[in-house]
Amino acid sequence: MARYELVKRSVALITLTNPPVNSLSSAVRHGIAKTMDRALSDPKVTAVVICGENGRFCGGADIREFAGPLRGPPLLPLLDSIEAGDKPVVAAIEGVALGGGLELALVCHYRIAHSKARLGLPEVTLGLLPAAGGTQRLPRLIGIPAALELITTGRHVSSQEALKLGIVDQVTEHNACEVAVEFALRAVAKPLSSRRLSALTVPCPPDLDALLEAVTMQIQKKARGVMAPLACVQAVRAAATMPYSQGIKRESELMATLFNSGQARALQYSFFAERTAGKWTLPSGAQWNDTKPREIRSAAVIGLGTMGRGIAVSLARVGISVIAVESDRKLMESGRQMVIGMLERDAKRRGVSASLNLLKFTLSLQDLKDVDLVIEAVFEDMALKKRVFQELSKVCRPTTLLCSNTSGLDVDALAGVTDRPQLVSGMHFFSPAHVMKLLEVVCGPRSSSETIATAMSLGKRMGKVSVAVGNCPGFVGNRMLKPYSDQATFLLEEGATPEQIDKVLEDFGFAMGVFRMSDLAGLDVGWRVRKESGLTGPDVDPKNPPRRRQGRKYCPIPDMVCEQGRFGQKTGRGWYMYDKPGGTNAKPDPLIQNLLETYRGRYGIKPRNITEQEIIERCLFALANEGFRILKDGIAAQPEDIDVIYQFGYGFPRHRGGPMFYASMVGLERVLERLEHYHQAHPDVSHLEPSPLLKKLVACGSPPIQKWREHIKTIHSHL
Ligand SMILES: CCC/C=C/C(=O)SCCNC(=O)CCNC(=O)[C@H](O)C(C)(C)COP(=O)([O-])OP(=O)([O-])OC[C@H]1O[C@@H](n2cnc3c(N)ncnc32)[C@H](O)[C@@H]1OP(=O)([O-])[O-]
Repeated sequence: MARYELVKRSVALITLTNPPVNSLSSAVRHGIAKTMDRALSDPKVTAVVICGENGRFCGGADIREFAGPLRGPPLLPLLDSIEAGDKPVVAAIEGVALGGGLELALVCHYRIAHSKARLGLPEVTLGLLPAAGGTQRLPRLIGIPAALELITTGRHVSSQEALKLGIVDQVTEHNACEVAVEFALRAVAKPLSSRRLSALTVPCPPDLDALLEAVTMQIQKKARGVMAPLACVQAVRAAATMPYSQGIKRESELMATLFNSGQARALQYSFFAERTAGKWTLPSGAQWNDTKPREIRSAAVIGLGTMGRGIAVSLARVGISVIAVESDRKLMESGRQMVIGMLERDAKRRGVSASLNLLKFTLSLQDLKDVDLVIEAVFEDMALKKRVFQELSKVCRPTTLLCSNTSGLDVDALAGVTDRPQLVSGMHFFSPAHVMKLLEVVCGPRSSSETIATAMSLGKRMGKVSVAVGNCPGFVGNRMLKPYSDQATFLLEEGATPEQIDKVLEDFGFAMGVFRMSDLAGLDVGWRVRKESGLTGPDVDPKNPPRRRQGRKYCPIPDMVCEQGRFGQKTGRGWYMYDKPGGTNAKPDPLIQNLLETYRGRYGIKPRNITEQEIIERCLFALANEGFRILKDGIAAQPEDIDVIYQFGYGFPRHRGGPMFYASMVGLERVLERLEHYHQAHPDVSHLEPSPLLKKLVACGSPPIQKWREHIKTIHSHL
């Protein structure tokens, strides 16, 4: 796992060989220990270079090993011994030096980086801290403020920035290994004492306490309830205030508290879930690694509303030429201005030039005959979408892929009106589409594997986390949202307020509570859908019992809010009030309080005190319960897909892992017991009835989440 060669007669070249990222598994650590011993004891060797195979220095500790007992030599003493050695050691950094990989580079006496390399200490994103001396050595090398920023955010830096910060000694365009060998030969005669970072004193800023306090406050605001960044601040404080030997002890103590925490488990699960989610399989057996996606050079976007504009920007900024279609000249012109403005601002932020020449705007679908792929983003109206797909089927060449950005309509019904159902899929973006990272790729029963591969790979190219999902109303994300938001509105009836529910959910870690999120998204969209499905509005039979629709319990409060013209932030009023239309500063509104009181009075509901626990359990267990149904129905292939969708599309806190991981952490038995309890109290709320899969998993002894797939056995997968 570490190869040893003698080059230039006196340089020991140690190459880490653990593809794909040369992580520091026990075998690699063992290999480093063995080869370093050999280099230090061989009198012919005057210097050492450490590099990684396949142009990747090292991606850090092997995260998969964290789940088991420690095997092989521990990293910290191994690294200390490299630094203490009496022969110069040079790190040749190509690709990445991350986490333990950068800590390995920091104990080398010199660091040479290739110009395309990236460096960083991302442990914080895994719920940990750089506990192989990183929190103590980096501040000694680059000072407290810069080290604090890198360690608490986990940000990767380019080799150019690393040079400016002083992390590396040289950046090269050439083979970093060869440059490092030459460098090592020149370093032989030089003293090493000033190159041992642990022996340096920390350049301490005079306002240390104020700095640490400011960073702590920033973290508490941005990453509420997350432990690791705060532990990182404490470890850096130790570097500033203690000698190395004590600082390193503090680092270990802090790591011990993090290592076995639920947050670390959730964040590490999330790391792998994100990677697993891209690996789709269809019922035909076709899968991600055996289906070649088509290359997309040109695309069209139909509709320049909020979604269409964001999609056009996402495509153009990765070099795809885009034809944007509107039905009306005025809308097209305002869309054009907005798309150009968004692209220019985006390019300025990234320090590149805006790719405006890739954009074309038109009023005619006829202009789309030569594009490779179309994304329809018109109003959420099936009849309208069908007309668009029929028209596309006539004008586009027979090989053009036709995708819909529908957020929940039947993709197969759209495929059915075209001459190429196998080339139709859903590409459900999240608003604003140029910012939000999630893309649900909806597989219709007739979508070909090439169509899915192309949509998934296009999503990746646009920087999205793409997840393949089956075709059912609402797909995965919006289907699960319904029971979650229904529970929140039922809780309003029973005595809660929007701000109370939001606070509980935000304290749990959600970016926004359910009511603030609805105000941001716009309340009128759901209202229109409810009217169309006959749940509210003039078509509802007056003989219908109050608070019941279509045989189920129904809460009309959201409709009553909309009837008052309160559509959320855009109208300056919704579940909250805002300073002005478009304002973002949400304040509780006494009118909503009055509305709730009048409503409860009308139906004789005696408000009761609702606890934080009940809010969490009813909202989140109902959410996960629907997730179990989705797994059973074969709409999502694995729990990881659901969790990734909720993290990237709905603001579910990453340090809780996602609704399914959260359920597994709470304990499936407990989730089942609480759902049974709430369903007994509300027998007319079907979402609270425990799903058969949940019951089955509990009956099988609540296996860990990675094993759930073995119990799902979907007869007819929709994926
Ligand atoms: C005391 C200890 C203190 C030290 C702590 C640490 O170092 S904590 C660690 C700090 N380090 C980090 O946080 C870095 C984490 N890694 C990354 O950020 C990225 O993987 C990358 C930038 C290195 C490469 O990006 P890319 O888009 O080119 O590739 P990709 O992302 O698709 O990965 C390819 C495959 O490698 C797998 N895998 C990757 N890394 C690890 C690992 N460390 N371990 C195990 N496996 C790892 C990954 O799961 C995937 O497997 P699959 O699905 O094929 O079975």
